[in-house]
Amino acid sequence: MTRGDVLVSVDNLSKSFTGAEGHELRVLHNISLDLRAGEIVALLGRSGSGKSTLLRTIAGLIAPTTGSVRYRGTELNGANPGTAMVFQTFALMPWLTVQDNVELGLAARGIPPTQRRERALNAIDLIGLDGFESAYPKELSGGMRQRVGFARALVLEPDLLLMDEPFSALDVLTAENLRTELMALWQQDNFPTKAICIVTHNIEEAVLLADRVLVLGANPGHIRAEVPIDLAQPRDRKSTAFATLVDRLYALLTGREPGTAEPEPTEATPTARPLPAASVGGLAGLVEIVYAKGGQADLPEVAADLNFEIDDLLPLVDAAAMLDFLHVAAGDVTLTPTGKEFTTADIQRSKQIFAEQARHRAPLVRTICTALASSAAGNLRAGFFLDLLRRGFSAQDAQHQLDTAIDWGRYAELFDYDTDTDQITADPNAGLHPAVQNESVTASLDTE
Ligand SMILES: Nc1ncnc2c1ncn2[C@@H]1O[C@H](COP(=O)(O)OP(=O)(O)OP(=O)(O)O)[C@@H](O)[C@H]1O
Repeated sequence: MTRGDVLVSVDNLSKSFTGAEGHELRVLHNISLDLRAGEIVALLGRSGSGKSTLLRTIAGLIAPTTGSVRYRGTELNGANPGTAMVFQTFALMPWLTVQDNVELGLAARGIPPTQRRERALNAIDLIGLDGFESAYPKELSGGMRQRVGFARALVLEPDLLLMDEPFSALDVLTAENLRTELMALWQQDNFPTKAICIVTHNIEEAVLLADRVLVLGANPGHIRAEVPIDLAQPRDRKSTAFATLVDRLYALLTGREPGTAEPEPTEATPTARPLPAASVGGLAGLVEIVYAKGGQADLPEVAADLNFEIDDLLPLVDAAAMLDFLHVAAGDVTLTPTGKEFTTADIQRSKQIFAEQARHRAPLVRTICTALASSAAGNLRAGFFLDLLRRGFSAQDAQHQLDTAIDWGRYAELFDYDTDTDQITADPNAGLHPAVQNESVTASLDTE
């Protein structure tokens, strides 16, 4: 096998899961890609775009609903024999030493003990764990644990190393150090794998490591774009070429997809336009920063100023765009007149503006307001909305959606939520329901 030969090919792959309410959740749609010897490919996408699911289908841990995954031309029917995985959370066996953790996969493949030992020691040495062979995971720092994660995968000498956000549970310096070491090893002749596929939501990480970045879009996950990263290793984060690629990927992640008819927030359903995972404080902070910068800002620059990863800003940007406080184009954000009024007004007026925008432009907030308005007493059980949301989201995502809507609704003084009674109640001042006065409402309604 030589450089450029196809190791794994994914052909027209789609994947659906059965949601909490028995409904079909479409997670991946019509994915086709090849992974070739000699390359590092990053799968870059926002949370929920199906990156991990795609990686797991490549590993053969999950079967596609339709389409296929081939390894060296043979369609998978179970685990992919040419891959090994490094996990975000290390996934080590706490009761086994470093040496035994690294040997585990070899034992499962029936390799005799002497060979196991020798291969494990080589992998431990390669990844800088020498001297820690008899340590237990709990004795190790996060970075050292992830080294065990790498050694455990590399010892199998897989054609293709799969990595699912391997650095995202580590602190910034440890992550940077481990990335640099990995890249140095990758360039050595004795690196035991032929290709790497890494899942990340971190744009800079993708530009640092990959030869090619596949940008995934969501709902359901699909490949939006492929961006070659034609920079020599080691790469310089401060170079203009690096910044240009970060900007381009950023624009791809935030921009509208050409040819897709994403519904306007004013018309969309809560499942077609999910609420971004942004708190009111976070999105208001971002709007304020853009205002302070004269009403226009380059987001990678804002992220750098704040010492944030750009990706941390994405949900805030999405939320501010959904509420029409900011416009986003090609990685730049511009303050809208509404956004300006929101950020400069006094607190009461700010809340009113937020309420007005959320009520019309945040689909789930709008749905809750409409449902409360048509309820008998201006209150409904939160479980009612959760049931509805579970038709389009997993149980966990449905809960996150509702939590965000409650955060926004509370701030806007549109509705409130009482944990003890599990009731969402129209705010007496919001004018949503005539029955809700400035006194507590006790009646409840079973709408189901
Ligand atoms: N086994 C499962 N059953 C039901 N839904 C699932 C299952 N696995 C994943 N999902 C859903 O599929 C969607 C995509 O999940 P996935 O973890 O692949 O995305 P991701 O892009 O890797 O996101 P993140 O960066 O948050 O891990 C999510 O909405 C998730 O809840």
